Amino acid sequence: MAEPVYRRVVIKLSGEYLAGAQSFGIDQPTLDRIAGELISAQKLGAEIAVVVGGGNIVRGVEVSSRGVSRPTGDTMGMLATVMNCLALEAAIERRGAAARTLSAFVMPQVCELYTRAATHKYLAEGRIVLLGGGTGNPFFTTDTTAVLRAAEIGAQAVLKATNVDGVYSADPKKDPSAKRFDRLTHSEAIAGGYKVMDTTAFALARETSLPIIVFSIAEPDAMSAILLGKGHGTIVAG
Ligand SMILES: Nc1ncnc2c1ncn2[C@@H]1O[C@H](COP(=O)(O)OP(=O)(O)OP(=O)(O)O)[C@@H](O)[C@H]1O
Ligand SMILES: O=c1ccn([C@@H]2O[C@H](COP(=O)(O)O)[C@@H](O)[C@H]2O)c(=O)[nH]1
Repeated sequence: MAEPVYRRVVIKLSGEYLAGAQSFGIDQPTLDRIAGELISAQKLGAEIAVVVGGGNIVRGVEVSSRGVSRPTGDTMGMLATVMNCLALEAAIERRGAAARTLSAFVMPQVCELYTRAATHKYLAEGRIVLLGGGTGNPFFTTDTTAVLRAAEIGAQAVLKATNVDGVYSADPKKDPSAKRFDRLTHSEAIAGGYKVMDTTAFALARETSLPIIVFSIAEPDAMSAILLGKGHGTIVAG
């Protein structure tokens, strides 16, 4: 059987994508498909931790423009990511695989607190580990969380599963003439100001020498393809 290129990865899953054709919430068929693809990717022999975004429920900046303070809005956003993790955990377990949600916040009635030790333990047990609550701090994003957690747990890459098939010279949803990059350095991604990920995430990845692969989750079995080194995505690496 083909071997995965990366033994341990953090997958950053777009929250917005989980809404499917809706503008809010979780589209069950989309969630179920992603659960199945995560299980298939894990079966290739990779250890998989997932950081789930919250854009399908709450983004701090949007809430704070309506009168809530930014730190409170961001906390709401981080809690939204925990909800997404719980939904994904249930979808994975319904398919007979094992998953475990860990949160950056203490919430013992809901799930265990994120620690590196707990993450190592559950990955070694063959579970898909879902990392909720972002970094636990306002003013950050789940993209930065994905890079941070990847560096903490010794993952070899961050796979950003999103609704575009790579990094472009401009937002391809707004500019149809935008050009797609096959490969960029972290410094080029920062200098270009490409908004597919925030600068903090790219900068931390550069600092920790972590490759980031941006790919479309809409392509069937894209995660497995990327893990096997065959996928269609933009590689951001030093
Ligand atoms: N230069 C660019 N190249 C590619 N995509 C870009 C670029 N600039 C902006 N984008 C946009 O970045 C978005 C990334 O989407 P994604 O949902 O992953 O973002 P997010 O805000 O990190 O996720 P979440 O929904 O979890 O909050 C895409 O929708 C894409 O249209
Ligand atoms: O470390 C973090 C991570 C996230 N947030 C807040 O959560 C929402 C949802 O995350 P996305 O990355 O946009 O999917 C985000 O808008 C922030 O408000 C945070 O504060 N800290």
